[in-house]
Amino acid sequence: MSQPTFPAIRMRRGRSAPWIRDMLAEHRLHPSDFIWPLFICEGDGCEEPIAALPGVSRWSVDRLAAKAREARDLGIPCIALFPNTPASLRSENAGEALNHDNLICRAVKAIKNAVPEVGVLTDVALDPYTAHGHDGLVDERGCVKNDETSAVLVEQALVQAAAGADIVAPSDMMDGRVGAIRAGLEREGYCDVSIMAYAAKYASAFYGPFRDAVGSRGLLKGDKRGYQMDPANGAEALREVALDLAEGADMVMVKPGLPYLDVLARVKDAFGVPTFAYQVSGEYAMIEAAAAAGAGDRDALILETLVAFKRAGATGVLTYHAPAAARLIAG
Ligand SMILES: NCC(=O)CCC(=O)O
Ligand SMILES: [Mg+2]
Repeated sequence: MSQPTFPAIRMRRGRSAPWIRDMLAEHRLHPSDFIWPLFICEGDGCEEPIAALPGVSRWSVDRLAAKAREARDLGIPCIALFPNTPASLRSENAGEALNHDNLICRAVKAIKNAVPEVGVLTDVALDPYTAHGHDGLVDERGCVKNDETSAVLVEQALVQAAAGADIVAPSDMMDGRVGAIRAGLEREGYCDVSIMAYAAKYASAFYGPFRDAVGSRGLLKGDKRGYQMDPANGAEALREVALDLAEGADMVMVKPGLPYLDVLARVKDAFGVPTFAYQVSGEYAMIEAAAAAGAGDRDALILETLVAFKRAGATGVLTYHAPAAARLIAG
């Protein structure tokens, strides 16, 4: 069958006025698309601006409830918590990760107490607690031990679930940890706690500002290429996702975001499960730097990058721009 073509078809008709552009839009951003990552610090009444992430701060536990209320009022359904553990509490074996009274547990309790209707996602990985900055326990050669780490991650997830976390999100990239965590949660009666698996997490150069934010940049010995994915690989991400789903992940994530939209689209097409993207700290910093340099309009850059995730198939996006984007959407 011959396709109708010009002049019967003029694509520009659909772009000719705001109302028709609106009407024909295939994707639309909504505040419920966002998960807002928040950094936590020790102290009382503290806000610590993070130089590498202009506009983002660490907040002490007593000030977090206000941030959760802000999320709720903006229509953001869920916040993700990342602790900056004091250096004195970081160790080889990351024991502080299992302390029921550690920074993240106190933060979860404070938020669930004050604003129970906002979802709380906690990060399961050892890098905020290790003296060497790796996501797991290391052997004498500095290599992260898979099965030993996984056993600790199960305990860490249980500690977070006991504090009231709604979603535990293993970001460590150990093999088999999703199944182990799911089994632990079931065994201990946390059958309603969800798992969002950082299924395809790449060894990326875009995480720099995050490591400043959680205080692990100066600590990291070597790099994370022995467990995080090679940026050259796409098909491998599908295997990673298949494994995490088979082990019981409720939702999966691709990380970083924009440089991996192809991976996101392939994952969503192949599995059709709730699929999240993490627009990481380096991406946030790039947008802010571009706007500060006059290279682009900040608001437009924020909204264009976020709708690109939706177009690629994302169910939602973890983004430090969540409150700014929610405000822009609200107009
Ligand atoms: N596990 C969470 C992260 O590693 C975030 C990285 C970033 O925002 O750069
Ligand atoms: Mg995996």
